[in-house]
Amino acid sequence: MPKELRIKSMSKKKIVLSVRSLCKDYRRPSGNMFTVLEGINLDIYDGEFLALVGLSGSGKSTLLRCMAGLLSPDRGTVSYANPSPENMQLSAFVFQNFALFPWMTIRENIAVSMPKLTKQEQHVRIDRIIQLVGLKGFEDAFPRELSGGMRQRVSLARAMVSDPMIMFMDEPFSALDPLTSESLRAELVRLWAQPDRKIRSCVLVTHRFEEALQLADRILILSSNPGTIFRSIEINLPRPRMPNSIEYKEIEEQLEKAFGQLHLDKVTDDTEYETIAPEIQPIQKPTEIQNKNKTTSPIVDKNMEESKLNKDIQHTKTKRVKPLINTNLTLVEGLVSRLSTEVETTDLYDLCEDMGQSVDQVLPAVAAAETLGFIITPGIRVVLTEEGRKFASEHDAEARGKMMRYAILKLPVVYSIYELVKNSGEEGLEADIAIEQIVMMLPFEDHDVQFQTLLKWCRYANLIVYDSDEEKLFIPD
Ligand SMILES: Nc1ncnc2c1ncn2[C@@H]1O[C@H](COP(=O)(O)OP(=O)(O)OP(=O)(O)O)[C@@H](O)[C@H]1O
Repeated sequence: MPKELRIKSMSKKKIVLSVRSLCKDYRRPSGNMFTVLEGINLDIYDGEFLALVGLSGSGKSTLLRCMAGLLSPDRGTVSYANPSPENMQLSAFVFQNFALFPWMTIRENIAVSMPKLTKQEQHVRIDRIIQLVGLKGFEDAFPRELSGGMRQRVSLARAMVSDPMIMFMDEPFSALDPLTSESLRAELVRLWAQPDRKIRSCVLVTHRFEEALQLADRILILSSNPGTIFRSIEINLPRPRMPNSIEYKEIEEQLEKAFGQLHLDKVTDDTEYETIAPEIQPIQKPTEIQNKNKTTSPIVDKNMEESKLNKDIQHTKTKRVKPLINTNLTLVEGLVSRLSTEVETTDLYDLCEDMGQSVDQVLPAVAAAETLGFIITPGIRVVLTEEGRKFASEHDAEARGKMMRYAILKLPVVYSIYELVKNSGEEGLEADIAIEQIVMMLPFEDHDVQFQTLLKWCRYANLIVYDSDEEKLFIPD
């Protein structure tokens, strides 16, 4: 919904928290600063349940912590409305890992949030909240004596008992098994619907769509690098919500579409990544390599279209470095084969339907196929490139393997590490050096995920092998 309409429809509601032009910077392990959140403007309304979703690393938790006052923004402001009644606590926070004090009983853990009340007042409130979250009989137990679900109930009780104006929750159910998480979510829906509820508003960070769809009045989607508000979706459905209803499905589709766009933008938007491709050396002739190194590379053989690879890699120097997408290459192969059977171009949603999988499952394979140059994604269409078509129609396993190796080696981050491994000869390349190279080339990415994906892809293509005992990378025999 356009921003103006949203403001109009909510304009009669009281604002309890305003965020204006909020920016937050962090320092990377490489020492460079980067902006994680930029120009965030948002209002939270009285009585509203807001969900924040976005790709991993988009800055959801950082924004939540800035709003809750646990972190200070580097620029911009977070302001709370005057509480009413005056002595109302402004906020409370529910953490993903429960964050209970192990040496305190459940009663003592909950009492921590009400330091200003007398023991008698604390007792009354604790009894009420313990009853409400279904922990009666466990008042004097210690956290270690409770299951994960029960510990999170204590954590919820501790946040709710002080009747804060706003409750912030950071992935509160993600450490629980699916069944417990679902039942606790249903419990929260029930608690939220209580007519005498004191907590005015709630902000939830989640990466699970159904959590946002079940709980929120409004979902804000954050884009990444830097995190900005990408889209706002309102949900005017009564609770509990019926996942099979047409209205629910429509909103779910809006959310999936927005998320799909976000994923595709992340892969196709070159402006997101810094140009830091290293000086890439021209690939050497096989004879030179054999003379210099005892190790022979599986990729540099006389069948390789050496000059083409050289040209392609040189070409990438002018482009921005893209991250590797953490997915299995068998899925990418399956996707490309599937697309080659399409007579006309297909869009992402038809593709998911065809494959009987959700957007969440298919997107990483789409993003990886695009990174490898097998497809392009104009808008939400998924179209095979010439390379992709050739790959799909190649039935000889060896030739297909060679094409996959070629596509992977064309990626600057893989190529530069491959060169380092090759030059390290029989000694092998220390994992730390490869990770340093990743941090330098992809400072915005989680370097561990990038390293693991690089190993997975290179093993698949028989480009590099990893000895986990020695923590070294080698060119396979
Ligand atoms: N204290 C910190 N110092 C440096 N970088 C940080 C710090 N905290 C978070 N980051 C980085 O900032 C980015 C945003 O982190 P944040 O945890 O806010 O994202 P998120 O959207 O909540 O991610 P996820 O869904 O994976 O939990 C990530 O790249 C993260 O590595």
